Amino acid sequence: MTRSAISALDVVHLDKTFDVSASFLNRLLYGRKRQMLHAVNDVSFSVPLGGCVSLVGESGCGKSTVARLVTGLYDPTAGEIRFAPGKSGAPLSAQMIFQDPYASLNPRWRVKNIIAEPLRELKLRNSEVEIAERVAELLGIVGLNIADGEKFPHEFSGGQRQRISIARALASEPEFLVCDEPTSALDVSVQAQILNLMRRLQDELGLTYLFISHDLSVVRHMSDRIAVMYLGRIVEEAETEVLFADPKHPYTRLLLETIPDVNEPHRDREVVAGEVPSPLAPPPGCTFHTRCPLAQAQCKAGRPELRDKPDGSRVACHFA
Ligand SMILES: Nc1ncnc2c1ncn2[C@@H]1O[C@H](COP(=O)(O)OP(=O)(O)OP(=O)(O)O)[C@@H](O)[C@H]1O
Repeated sequence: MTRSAISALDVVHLDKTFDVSASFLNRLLYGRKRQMLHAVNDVSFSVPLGGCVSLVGESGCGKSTVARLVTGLYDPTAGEIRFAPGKSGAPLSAQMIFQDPYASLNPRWRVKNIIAEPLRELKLRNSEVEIAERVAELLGIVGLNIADGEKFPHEFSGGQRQRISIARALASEPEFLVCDEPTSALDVSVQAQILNLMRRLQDELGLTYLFISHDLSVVRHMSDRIAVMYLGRIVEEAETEVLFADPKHPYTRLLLETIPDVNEPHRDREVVAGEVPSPLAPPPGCTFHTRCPLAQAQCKAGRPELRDKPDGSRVACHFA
């Protein structure tokens, strides 16, 4: 993994609110109020060029919304997303890899045409011969063969379909990939193969990754740094080794306790206690206090700021 002090991406005080109000008519007839959902709340982080930063948290914490903001699928409500210049001098552009490769691959197209589409759209190759050569090359890069190009997506397993999605993402020659739960629909053994492929591609092609997952064990071996999100905010961010060796936020500790133990795979691990509160009515103070084993009166009264720690981590907890 090439690590660099230069940022490929700086996300600064990013905010995204969604208007989830009832329709105008329902508001008029039934007096329903306007409701705004604060999905991403003052999120800042950087991704080093050639590195991998992961966003981790339970469903609904806002990690996919950050991914969609970074790839331009959503516009931010506030804050900035700054990409460094890429090899061409223009700002890096991000390509997204999704959780469900089947939903993101056109079922009626042969694989060779799915992978060729960005080459044609972006005019990256001049002739059909060059396009066919590049498609064959991309199939090889992700561990498929030329004959696979003649097949349709339904003829492949989930892991192979994710390889096709990766080949298509690579066709547009991105330098930055945003990977939203790319392995969570796959069996554990296949997950490892796809993660190994992604690490190899990162090294060979000098890619930079923003990785999204609900599972700390999935991102552990991919990430230089990990940011843990809870109800739209980063609650802890640290170098991967520091986060695993010395987790400081009680929420991070609870997430780590839910990782299956390889030595005792059949022992049930505790799930994080309690339900995530509704993001429409987040608790006052520290939004984690309703589930936190260490919560005191102070946690209900005031929200802890995300503070820098001497080991380079950032933590938002009154008692960290
Ligand atoms: N387009 C939208 N309109 C309204 N609310 C949305 C929209 N997209 C996301 N949300 C809400 O924003 C919050 C964060 O959602 P987001 O999908 O980013 O979380 P997540 O951590 O990625 O969860 P998951 O893993 O389930 O996708 C959730 O409460 C979700 O319901």
